[in-house]
Amino acid sequence: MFKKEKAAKINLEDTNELDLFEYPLMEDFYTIQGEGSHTGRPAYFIRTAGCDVNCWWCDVKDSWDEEKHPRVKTEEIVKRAVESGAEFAVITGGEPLLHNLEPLTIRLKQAGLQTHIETSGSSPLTGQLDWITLSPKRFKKPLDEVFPYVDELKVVVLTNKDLAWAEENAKKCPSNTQLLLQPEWDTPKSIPLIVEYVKKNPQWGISLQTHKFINVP
Ligand SMILES: C[S@@+](CC[C@H](N)C(=O)[O-])C[C@H]1O[C@@H](n2cnc3c(N)ncnc32)[C@H](O)[C@@H]1O
Ligand SMILES: Nc1nc2[nH]cc(C(=O)O)c2c(=O)[nH]1
Ligand code: SF4
Ligand SMILES: [Mg+2]
Repeated sequence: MFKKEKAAKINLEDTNELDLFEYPLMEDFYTIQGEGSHTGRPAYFIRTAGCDVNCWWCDVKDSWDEEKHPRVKTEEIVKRAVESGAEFAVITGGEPLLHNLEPLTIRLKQAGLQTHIETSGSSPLTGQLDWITLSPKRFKKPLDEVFPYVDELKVVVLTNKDLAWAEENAKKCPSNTQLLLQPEWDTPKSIPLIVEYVKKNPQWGISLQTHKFINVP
């Protein structure tokens, strides 16, 4: 678990200050985790706005411009997550590490939810994170300081070049990291490539965007 408690300018002992801290929020919703090792488990998704990575195939480009989305207080987000009945929250985006995740993750954990993150790792880690999914992008590479904390490496694959990129990143992760290749949704020709690759390299598995098959958010 990653835990950082040296927040700039926020008094982490002051519950009121944490509750009033705001995030640009595109959406939040209770759904089923569709990707990665926790696929199939119900989870409360918190999608922050703002991303500076600009993957051309990104499936949530509306999240990129944080000015287009309202700022919402931590207490409001946590209240909705708790009311959902979820056991864990997935903080995603956009790129969630553009924001200081300490207030949100501290309050989620105090309310009894586990905290997961989906990140490109291209900005510094913050917050108290029980599960870190790193999806590295060549467009803005992960910071070296992120790798020691990665629980799951999930690389989006379009071509052979992405398999080489996946191996390059896997070398930097702890030995017990779950290694997953995820086909880019609109590139079905990547599927046979991935299938053959994991058969030859069984330390890797496949992650599918299963929520898109069952039509849940
Ligand atoms: C939208 S991103 C947000 C979190 C963070 N910015 C990141 O990239 O990890 C959530 C996950 O969706 C993956 N993803 C985005 N667009 C995709 C696509 N077209 N096909 C497959 N996976 C995609 C990302 O790689 C990431 O693992
Ligand atoms: N159901 C569902 N599972 C997901 N896993 C990662 C997602 C993301 O956009 O970060 C995602 C998402 O958008 N929906
Ligand atoms: S880093 Fe994530 S949110 Fe940003 S463009 Fe890439 S896939 Fe989309
Ligand atoms: Mg998604």
